[in-house]
Amino acid sequence: MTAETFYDDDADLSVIQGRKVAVIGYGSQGHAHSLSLRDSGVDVVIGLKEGSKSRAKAQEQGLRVLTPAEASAWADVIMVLAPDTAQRKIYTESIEPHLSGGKALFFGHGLNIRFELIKPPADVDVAMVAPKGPGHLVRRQYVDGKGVPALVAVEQDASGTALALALSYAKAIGGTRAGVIRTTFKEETETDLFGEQAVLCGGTAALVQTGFEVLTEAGYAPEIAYFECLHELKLIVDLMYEGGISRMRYSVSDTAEFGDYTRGPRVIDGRVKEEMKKILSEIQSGEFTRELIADDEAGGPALAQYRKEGAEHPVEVTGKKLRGMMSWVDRPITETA
Ligand SMILES: NC(=O)C1=CN([C@@H]2O[C@H](COP(=O)(O)OP(=O)(O)OC[C@H]3O[C@@H](n4cnc5c(N)ncnc54)[C@H](OP(=O)(O)O)[C@@H]3O)[C@@H](O)[C@H]2O)C=CC1
Ligand SMILES: CC[C@](O)(C(C)=O)C(=O)O
Ligand SMILES: [Mg+2]
Ligand SMILES: [Mg+2]
Repeated sequence: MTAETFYDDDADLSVIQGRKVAVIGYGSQGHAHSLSLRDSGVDVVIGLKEGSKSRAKAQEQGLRVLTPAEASAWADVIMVLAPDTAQRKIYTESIEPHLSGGKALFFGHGLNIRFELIKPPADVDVAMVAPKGPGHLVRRQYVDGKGVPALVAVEQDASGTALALALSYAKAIGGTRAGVIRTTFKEETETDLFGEQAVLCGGTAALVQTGFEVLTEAGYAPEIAYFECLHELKLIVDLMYEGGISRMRYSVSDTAEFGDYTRGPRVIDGRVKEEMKKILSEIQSGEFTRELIADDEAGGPALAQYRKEGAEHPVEVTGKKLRGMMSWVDRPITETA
């Protein structure tokens, strides 16, 4: 079944321009949404704790900053763009007391609704506008007159107009310029978690690290291993991004293409597929989310340990040195914030 897709002509910007929007959080997604909403003529405030590191940044960009509770009291559309693990507490302490009937609660990812960590009252709209890309790219594309495709979903339509409101919001951040696809909170959450764990972040990082380890343990220079297993990945992925796997195979040498067909499936084999299926069922059952929340509630010891180990991996040490030789590569991700 083809997904329902919306473009600029399907969305009315004046809907969101007629509302007061609070964006809770000013990180990767928060800064992108807020700045583009403002540039689209929307009345927007940022909700951040007193003493938040992001406060100065948002104020420097000319945005009004209140506490999450003040922002939620002021707004009639509240977009929650703080980390997923922080959202339940923010909701209970700062949003719920001000979530009167007729308001709308928006998310950039469905985890807290899908796994019932947040249960909004029946008389508010609950919707999602989830750009399919990192926040800094979302903002950069908007500024360039383009947009990153987004997903839109309505979990609760108390007003009867929640979809029109979500599409209007998506238009204000550039999403409908590229195309906004309709989904559900369940589908977005489960596929997003699967994609980032099995392929985009987890799968790719493990593939790069393992390839690097195999070459260096066999005595090859770490610098050469870095180029072969990490640096050139972008060039290969760019080709896939532009024209699919076939564009990449057309562009690389016949030798590389032959090695791709004959060796790739030996690396990503039936065992890997079985493990991916297990990962998907842990997501669907809520096991992954329980593990994530339990670690966060304990102060994040597992996350801190994984971060430390990741940063110490030899591919990172080698990469840092080599990227120093390539001034064009290390473009700071904060430059649009
Ligand atoms: N990263 C991305 O590109 C994508 C993210 N999403 C989703 O968007 C949402 C936001 O993610 P992301 O942008 O990565 O988040 P970030 O980790 O970048 O958000 C950090 C921001 O949230 C603030 N924050 C943290 N705790 C609180 C709190 N208790 N009260 C108020 N503000 C708080 C931080 O303030 P301080 O500076 O004080 O720490 C900072 O401004 C998530 O639901 C995520 O899944 C969806 C698509 C892509
Ligand atoms: C791929 C990671 C992501 O899902 C994203 C940028 O879309 C995230 O949660 O950050
Ligand atoms: Mg994602
Ligand atoms: Mg995600």
